[in-house]
Amino acid sequence: MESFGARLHRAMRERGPLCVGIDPHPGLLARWGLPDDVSGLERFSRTVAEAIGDRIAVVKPQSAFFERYGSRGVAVLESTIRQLREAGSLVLLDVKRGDIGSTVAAYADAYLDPSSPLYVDAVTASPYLGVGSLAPMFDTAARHGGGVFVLALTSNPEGGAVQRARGADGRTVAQTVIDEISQLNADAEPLGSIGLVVGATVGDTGHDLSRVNGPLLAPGLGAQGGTAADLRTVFGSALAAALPSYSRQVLSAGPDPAALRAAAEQALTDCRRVLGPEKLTDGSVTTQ
Ligand SMILES: O=c1ccn([C@@H]2O[C@H](COP(=O)(O)O)[C@@H](O)[C@H]2O)c(=O)[nH]1
Repeated sequence: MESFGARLHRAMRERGPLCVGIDPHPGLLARWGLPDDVSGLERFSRTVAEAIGDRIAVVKPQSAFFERYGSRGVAVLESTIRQLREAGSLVLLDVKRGDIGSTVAAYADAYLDPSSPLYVDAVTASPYLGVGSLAPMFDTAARHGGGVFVLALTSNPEGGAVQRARGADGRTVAQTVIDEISQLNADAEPLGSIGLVVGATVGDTGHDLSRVNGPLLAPGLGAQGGTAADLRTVFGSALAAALPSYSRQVLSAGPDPAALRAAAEQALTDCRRVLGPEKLTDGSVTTQ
């Protein structure tokens, strides 16, 4: 099966380098005139999927906002995932899983095995039980053409205390994660399937992202204060691998589907201005 890295590379070329999150916050439901219950969740998610699923490279449902309604919320997540995949976008489930390896294997079955009702193209994962503990996820992803985005430098201000702490060899925790993932992607072409999460808000941290050879998901744009211009500072020479991600900034344009599409297109235009048309690692030029 074609690797996630190859599928993502193509999607970014065809649809542009953008990820839009589906985060049905209670405040957004209210703003859209929807109730804070499963029917509101369903309307919200279906509206976003119908508006942008056929044009955005990656759509990222935030699992927490579905889980807060229990099993019926998870059922809405399942149908949203199906709808997005049918519309042609890659689905990245933001679920930040991590545990001892034998349990990570079960998470891998839940999200990265095509026979699961929650099967998605890629998930986010937490490396704080050790990058090696995520090996079952990497293996399942490789078997089925899936991807994993591992937290490295998160967009929230609290993240630095853990992620920038230094180990005995002088490297930060984040750099250790970056280096281990770089090894996993070493020979992948055109792009590795194991990505990293590096927030658009972190500034110039001095971390070396030059050998990752995988996608760099950049949340924190818009509602958290990050701007497209910040991507240049954060990613430096690794800018070509950035996958900018917006949730609330785009979602707050709803519920009108045309307004949602316009907000997503504006976000893409802003990012392209910084990333440039020659965004892709093989030197090919984006078409949109
Ligand atoms: O470092 C991280 C990792 C994940 N996120 C998630 O992305 C979205 C951001 O939403 P906005 O509305 O664009 O702020 C949300 O689901 C977070 O859980 C992140 O923000 N930072």
